[in-house]
Amino acid sequence: MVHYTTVATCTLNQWALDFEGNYQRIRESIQRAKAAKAKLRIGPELEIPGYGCYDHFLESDTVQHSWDVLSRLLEDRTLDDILIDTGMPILHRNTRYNCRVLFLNGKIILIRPKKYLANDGNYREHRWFTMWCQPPEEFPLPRSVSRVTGQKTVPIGDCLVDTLDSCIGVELCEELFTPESPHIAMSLDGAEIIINSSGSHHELRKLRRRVELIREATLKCGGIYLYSNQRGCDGDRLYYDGSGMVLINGQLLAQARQFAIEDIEVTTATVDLSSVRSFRASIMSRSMQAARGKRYPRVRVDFSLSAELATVDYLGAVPTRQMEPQFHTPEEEVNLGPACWLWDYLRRSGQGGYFLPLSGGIDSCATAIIVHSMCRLVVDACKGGDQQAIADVRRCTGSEPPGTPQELAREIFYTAYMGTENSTAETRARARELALAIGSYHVDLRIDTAVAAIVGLFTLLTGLVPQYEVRGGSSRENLALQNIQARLRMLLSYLLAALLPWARQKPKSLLVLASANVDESLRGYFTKYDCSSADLNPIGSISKTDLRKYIEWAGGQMGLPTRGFLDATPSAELVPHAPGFVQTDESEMQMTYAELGEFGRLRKINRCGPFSMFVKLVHLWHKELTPREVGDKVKRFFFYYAVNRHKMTTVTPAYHAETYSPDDNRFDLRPFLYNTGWSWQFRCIDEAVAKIEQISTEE
Ligand SMILES: Nc1ncnc2c1ncn2[C@@H]1O[C@H](COP(=O)(O)OP(=O)(O)OC[C@H]2O[C@@H]([n+]3cccc(C(=O)O)c3)[C@H](O)[C@@H]2O)[C@@H](O)[C@H]1O
Ligand SMILES: Nc1ncnc2c1ncn2[C@@H]1O[C@H](COP(=O)(O)OP(=O)(O)OP(=O)(O)O)[C@@H](O)[C@H]1O
Ligand SMILES: NC(=O)CC[C@H](N)C(=O)O
Repeated sequence: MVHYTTVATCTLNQWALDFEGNYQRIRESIQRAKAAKAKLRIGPELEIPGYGCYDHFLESDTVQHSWDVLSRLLEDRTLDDILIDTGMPILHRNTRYNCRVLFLNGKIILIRPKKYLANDGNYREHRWFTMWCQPPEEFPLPRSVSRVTGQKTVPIGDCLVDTLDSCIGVELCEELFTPESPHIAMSLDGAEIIINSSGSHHELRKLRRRVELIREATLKCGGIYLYSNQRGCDGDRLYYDGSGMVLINGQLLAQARQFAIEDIEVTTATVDLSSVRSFRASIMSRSMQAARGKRYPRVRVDFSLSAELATVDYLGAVPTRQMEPQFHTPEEEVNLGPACWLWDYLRRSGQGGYFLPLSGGIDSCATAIIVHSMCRLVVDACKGGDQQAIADVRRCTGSEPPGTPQELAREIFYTAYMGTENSTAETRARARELALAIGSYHVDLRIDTAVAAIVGLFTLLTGLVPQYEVRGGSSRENLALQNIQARLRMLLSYLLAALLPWARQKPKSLLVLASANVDESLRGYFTKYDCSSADLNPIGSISKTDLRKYIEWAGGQMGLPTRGFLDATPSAELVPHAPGFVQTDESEMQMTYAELGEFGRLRKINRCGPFSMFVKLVHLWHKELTPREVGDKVKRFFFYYAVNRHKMTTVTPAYHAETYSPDDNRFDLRPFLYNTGWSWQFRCIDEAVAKIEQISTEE
């Protein structure tokens, strides 16, 4: 026996508080699901207002406008004959919940509030929502909605939905990640289809975890699992990475793309409900648990997801075949995630393109390649007939979409090499060669006159002429002279971003890109308010090591000239060359990028303070370093980290890609006035070193 039904999971590029656009995308996705003959459609978490509204969730307007959008969907009879699941905030008895609303043929069937809220890392749902912990009750509808549906009240709570032929359970994003996930009890009580709507943002390698969790869930419990996620930048540092899925009994049937320019993607699969029954009933241990399991309250709807047996079109209905999950390599993720985020930001900001100070070093090289990747995606989308992308390009450039990424870059991507007397011909040539390969509008200028003017002003004021250390100056003079060059580049970047398009008679100005990476941010090895200060930074949560791997990959995959960048020793090129002296990042930082990567991971991911970091590294590095050397390195790291933490409070908003991100504004909340002596903590390290040394001399 077969009971085929087609189900649809929708991946939407929602934008926080864009009720008009969000409504249009939801409606269009339902229409497309219907056109694919789906009987059940799900969409992302809080898709009506957009997931990333943050404190706007506290405003009654957000709840009110969400009801308005829902009413428009409910009164639209072209959306009949498909069971629809959507998401919005709802105020019940003066308490706000993050809810799913299930409706069919203009009537609300169930409001299912989230039970376990996401509250770690970037998530702060507890700030705006309360977890649902009551048995189901009646929810009195606002009068404006009542007038549309003819219902006075609807059920609110944790219920299953019984159709005439199956049973649906709702699990809400974080609930899947918890040890006591609702899908277990729901499936033991006969929920054959579990629907999960998510607002889940991208982190490198995170998709594997989602797939594992869902596969494990349906492998153990049996059943159909429908997962939906938002996709795109909805107004913040996060990129929601789609990947809607349909699984049955541990097998993946369909998967939406993780990264794409497209605003709407509807992924459908035709599943056989009877294969869930047969799978479950064949596992006797499961059946025993099911027989004595929890009984859920149910709401019943007079609707079938599948055709009656007698009317099944055996040849017409084709069940979807199993497929392998599609995963990108981390390098591909770096290439695609920030690129899509940059495109959303650009088209939504209404600006004319991006400006990047291109130094000939690894970080700005990686940033430029990400913009190139964005151009590739946009050109491909336009060629594929994506009307939204075509309209966005027209709005951004004032002309028709060009045929190659380089042609598009010529319109929307500007790069500048800003050399001084301390720059080298090598970095200058590398910047020019890369710009040529990706097609950016590149300018090459010397800023020595501007540097001399600023120093001259200081001399006029004080009568003193500061000197570089290699020319006999103090370290304070040396630092100040470097910082003038770095900060001037920032000033000039904003000037060029505002006026270069004007000089080319282009209609709009540019957004300025920064390219500081995680390691230099953690160590504070950059000048506050230099080119690290900009409008956006696509690589701010990625480490130098990962960026090196990325540009190596990009060189091979996209044929870009990155070899020279990889072979060069990173240097700020801010001080004059002198016999026997070369300025290099690692010697100035007094630690290597590899060590910084280790410190960064231990500090954030392993939640280590100075002492526990020392204890971990004594073991990890015991082959290369003595305990005393490890202690010194850890102390040096924490000293510089603490001295420079204030720089993270003003750091440019960066794409969140990694769990070791030091972003002070949303993700890594820390003080920025530290006692940099860490006297108690460092004493513990010193005592431990002394103890270890004593033991080893005794042995
Ligand atoms: N707790 C605190 N809260 C708020 N502000 C604090 C502060 N402590 C110092 N400050 C202030 O911070 C400012 C000092 O910071 P800043 O002006 O950035 O200067 P600073 O950190 O002293 O120097 C810049 C650092 O970046 C390195 N650098 C320079 C240029 C390029 C590169 C590269 O990436 O290759 C690296 C350079 O070697 C040096 O280590 C001062 O105004 C100071 O008063
Ligand atoms: N000569 C230059 N021309 C243009 N921009 C520059 C130049 N030197 C530095 N910058 C800008 O300032 C930023 C910080 O400079 P810094 O010397 O610290 O480089 P970095 O952080 O090692 O990055 P990169 O690897 O891109 O050189 C660079 O990423 C770049 O955007
Ligand atoms: N919105 C949510 O509940 C998301 C939480 C979940 N841990 C995730 O990262 O995907």
